[in-house]
Amino acid sequence: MLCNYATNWSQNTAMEPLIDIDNLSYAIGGQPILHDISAAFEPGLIHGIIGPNGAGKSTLLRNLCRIWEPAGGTVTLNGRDLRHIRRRELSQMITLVPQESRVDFSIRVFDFIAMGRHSHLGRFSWLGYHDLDIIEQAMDVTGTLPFKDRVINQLSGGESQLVSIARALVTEAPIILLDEPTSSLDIQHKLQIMELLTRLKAQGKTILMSIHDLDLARRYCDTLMLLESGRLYCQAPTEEAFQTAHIRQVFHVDIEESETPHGVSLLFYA
Ligand SMILES: Nc1ncnc2c1ncn2[C@@H]1O[C@H](COP(=O)(O)OP(=O)(O)OP(=O)(O)O)[C@@H](O)[C@H]1O
Repeated sequence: MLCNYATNWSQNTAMEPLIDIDNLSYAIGGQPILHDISAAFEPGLIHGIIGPNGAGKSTLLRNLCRIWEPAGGTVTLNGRDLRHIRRRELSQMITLVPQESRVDFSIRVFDFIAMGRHSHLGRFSWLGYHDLDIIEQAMDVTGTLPFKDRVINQLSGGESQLVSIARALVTEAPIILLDEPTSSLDIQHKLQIMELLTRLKAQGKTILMSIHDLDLARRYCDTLMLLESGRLYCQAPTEEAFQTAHIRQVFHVDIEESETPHGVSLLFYA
């Protein structure tokens, strides 16, 4: 079932979509995973993608940066068909922080993050002062400076997640896709990353992220896309999308909201 604003809410807003998905479908080994998804993402906002395990959130993100090629439909970035953008240019436009951020090979954290500058370097050129500045800033805002000389496959899951985010930042891509960026993080780091994403939004970045934590999604995302079994259930501004009926339909749980005497809103699930 599709809720009302699934296809037309963004057409009623002032901004032009930066990412436009038209009838996107994707299959693995003949098995359909995404079904005719149409959606639009406006620039300079945080867009959350929520849905149960297996709903297709990671698959959608991989289709948006051409790690996987759609079986049908089109994705456009600023009106340009994704298939017609060269890989090198695409990697300067859009970057993905994957869900599994552990790395199997042994490489120094600094060198791994520096690999994010690759698309900005000439074939035989090495990092210049400007690149080093960007890398240092990315490590600073993600809190990864203290382990820059450690070997990456010896980091904890949460530390690796922060390193992956730093690597995405050094690409300077205006569109950042994140696949459950807070899943391995403790509560302090979760909040730090969400605040960092909010600052990046203020600098003009467009952020799309899949997220399981509905409380964080509601607090930090400007729009929410609800996926259910590979289909779009709803895409709308967060306060419209985050309704009891929609959450019940997609997650099969009831939510209740309560406010503490200090004005903090809490969610309860039943
Ligand atoms: N490489 C693969 N081969 C076969 N099926 C796959 C593969 N990758 C994903 N799938 C299937 O595609 C569907 C969507 O998976 P996807 O990882 O996109 O879901 P998700 O919403 O991100 O899930 P989660 O919240 O658990 O991370 C699932 O049914 C999954 O089993």
